[in-house]
Amino acid sequence: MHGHPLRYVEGLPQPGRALVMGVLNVTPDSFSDGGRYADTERAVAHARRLVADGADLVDVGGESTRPGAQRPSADEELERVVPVVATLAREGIPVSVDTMRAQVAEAAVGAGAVLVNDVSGGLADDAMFATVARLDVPYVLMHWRAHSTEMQRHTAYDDVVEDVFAELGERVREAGRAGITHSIAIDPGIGFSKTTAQNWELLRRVERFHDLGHPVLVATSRKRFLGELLAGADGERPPAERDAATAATTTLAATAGAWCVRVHDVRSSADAVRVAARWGG
Ligand SMILES: Nc1nc2ncc(COP(=O)(O)O)nc2c(=O)[nH]1
Repeated sequence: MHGHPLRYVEGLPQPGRALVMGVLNVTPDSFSDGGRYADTERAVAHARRLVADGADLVDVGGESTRPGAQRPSADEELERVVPVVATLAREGIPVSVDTMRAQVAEAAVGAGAVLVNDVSGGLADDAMFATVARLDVPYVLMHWRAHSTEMQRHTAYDDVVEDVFAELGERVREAGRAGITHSIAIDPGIGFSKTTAQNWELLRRVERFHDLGHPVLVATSRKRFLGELLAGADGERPPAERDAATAATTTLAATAGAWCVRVHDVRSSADAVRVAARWGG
C-alpha cells in the first residue's frame, strides 16, 4: 500500500479518503455532456444529483477545454457560470469554479465558490495568481502548455513525469511569489499537451507528484486515452461508456494517495474511493 498521507486543502472536507469532485460543465460543447446543462435549472438539478451520488464538491466550468475548442468570451463564461455557482452556494453545496480567467474566478468566489480550479496553472491570465492570493481560496494548479487549439502541438518531453514535475514546481514557486501561500493542490493535467502514452506514464508514476509537497488532484474521467484503451471493432469506446474505466483509475489514484479525483459519474467513483480507503485500512 502507498503510505502517502492524504494531504488536505483548508476549508474542504477531510474525510480520511480521496475527495470526489463532480464535473458540471455548463458549456454547449463539452465533449461528454456538452449542451445538456446549458440552462441554470438543468445545471442545478444535475449538481444536486452529483451531491446525492456522493460528490464532496461540484466543479462548475463554463469553457470547454477539449482539444480544438474555441474560447467563449469572458462575458459568455460569466453568464454561464455565475448563476449556477450562486444557486448551488445558496443551497450549501461546496462549489469550485473551473476557469482560466481571473475575472471569472473573482465573480464565482464572490457568488460563493470555495475553490478555484485553473487548468492553465496561472499561464492563461497574468492576473490569476494575484487574484487568487487576494481571494485567499484554495487553488488547483494544473500542468498546462497551451490553449485547446494549440494544445496537442506541445507534447515534446524528455521524461514526461520529470518535465511535468519541474514545470509544475516552477508554477507553484511563482504562485508563492505572487502571494498564494495558502492551499494549493497540483494536477498533472491528463490529456493536456500529452500523448496517450504520456498520459499512462503520468498515471503509472503519479506518486512522484507528492514530492512537490501539495495535495494531488487526478482527472481522467471519460478522457480519450481511456476510449482508445477500450476500443473495439467499431472504434473507440464512446465517452459515456468510459465510467467503469474511470472508476478503476479512481481506485488506483486514491490508493496512490491522491487528494481528489474529478469525475463525471460520481456514484461509481464515490464507491471506488470508499473501497480504496477501506482496503487500505
Ligand atoms: N483540474 C482539472 N480540471 C479539468 N477541467 C476540465 C478538464 C477537461 O475535461 P472535461 O471536459 O471532462 O471537463 N480536465 C481537467 C483536469 O484534467 N484537471
